[in-house]
Amino acid sequence: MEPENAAKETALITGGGGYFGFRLGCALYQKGVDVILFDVVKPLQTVPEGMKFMQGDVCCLSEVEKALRDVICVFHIASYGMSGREQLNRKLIEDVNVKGTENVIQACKSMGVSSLVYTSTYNVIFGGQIIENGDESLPYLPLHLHPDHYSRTKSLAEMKVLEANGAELGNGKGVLRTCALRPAGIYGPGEQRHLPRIVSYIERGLFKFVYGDPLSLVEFVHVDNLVQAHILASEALKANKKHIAAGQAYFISDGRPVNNFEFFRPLVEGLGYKFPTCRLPLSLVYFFAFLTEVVHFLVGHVYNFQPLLTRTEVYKTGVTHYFSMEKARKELGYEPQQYSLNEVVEWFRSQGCGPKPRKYTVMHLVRDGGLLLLLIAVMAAWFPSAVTF
Ligand SMILES: NC(=O)c1ccc[n+]([C@@H]2O[C@H](COP(=O)([O-])OP(=O)(O)OC[C@H]3O[C@@H](n4cnc5c(N)ncnc54)[C@H](O)[C@@H]3O)[C@@H](O)[C@H]2O)c1
Repeated sequence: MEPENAAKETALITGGGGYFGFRLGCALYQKGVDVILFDVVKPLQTVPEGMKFMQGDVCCLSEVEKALRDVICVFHIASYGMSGREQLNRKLIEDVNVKGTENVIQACKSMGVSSLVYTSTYNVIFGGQIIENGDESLPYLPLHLHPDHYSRTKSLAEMKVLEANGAELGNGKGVLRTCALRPAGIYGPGEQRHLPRIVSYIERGLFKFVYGDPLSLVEFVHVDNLVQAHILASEALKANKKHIAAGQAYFISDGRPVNNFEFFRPLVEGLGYKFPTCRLPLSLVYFFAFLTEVVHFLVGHVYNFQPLLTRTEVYKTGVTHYFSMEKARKELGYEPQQYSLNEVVEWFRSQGCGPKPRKYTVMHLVRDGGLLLLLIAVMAAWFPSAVTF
């Protein structure tokens, strides 16, 4: 985005009420861009004066078209079904991620929007197989191999966005240029999706074990590095950057592969808790997640509980997969900054998190006993298949 060139540009962010979308909106606004946050729900934070929030649904074409009047660039971030119980709502996942993306593309064409940056995910390539220093030449994971519908639909949406590159704009003013960024797991202060869930498990005493190979490596991306990448990508769709990003996908992370649990150690210890020493086999935890999903499938419509872990979450956290940042560095000029989890720890402390004096009650005894029995039952069911395997 280059607002300094004469007239101010307007960017619209679908999912602008969410964690990353809001942060991107604020950064763009500080650069002098007019920003519209488009979302079904209002942001948790107060929208700064000058920035506009528009309530709307990407599943409704007319609402998207109405919002895109006079917009130059769309950052399509809205999505559904990434984690927890949301992962199990197939219909909504498909509506938002696939139909919603088709609507955004269609609206960009009909309303003459020239740039579309799509926020994709590592998961369009990764489906539980080991990937070390992979790059963008890797093929998409075949759709039927995705164990979760979110990743499958994000993959479909990314393909549609990249296929739309070069499409004629309805107003006869050139063509649509598109690109996709594939972030690793997002973290930062105030993140709402993964970190509060992890902290709640820590606080409720449920974070009692880690799993998988201690040498397995995954990646994360600090929210502000991802903001930087999106702004650079929108610039790289322009003529003065020879549209270098047009039709392209880029992996985006902090560029520092790390063991998933070691990444969170500063958070656990920084909040004053003990880091678990018990390590379980990945296949056992995967089997447990599978059983949880089966139970959710059977009773979810009556009791929509939050599964402790889903299968996708197990391999995302326990199986090595990390990618080269070379293409993003070379073509976008992306240079990730180094961040620590200190600001995240401070944020949770400011919310009152940390150990509190608690009595060990009968309820705790019942819960811990129940968990132990459950673990024994899962191990008993898992052990024969693991031995056979
Ligand atoms: N959080 C991660 O670790 C991670 C990792 C890789 C990729 N991503 C991708 O990054 C993006 C942002 O992630 P986030 O963590 O900020 O998610 P988020 O859930 O905070 O934001 C998504 C936003 O989309 C909005 N939304 C959902 N359905 C909508 C609809 N029908 N119409 C309009 N808005 C709708 C939600 O209300 C929410 O505000 C998503 O596209 C996600 O797939 C996230």
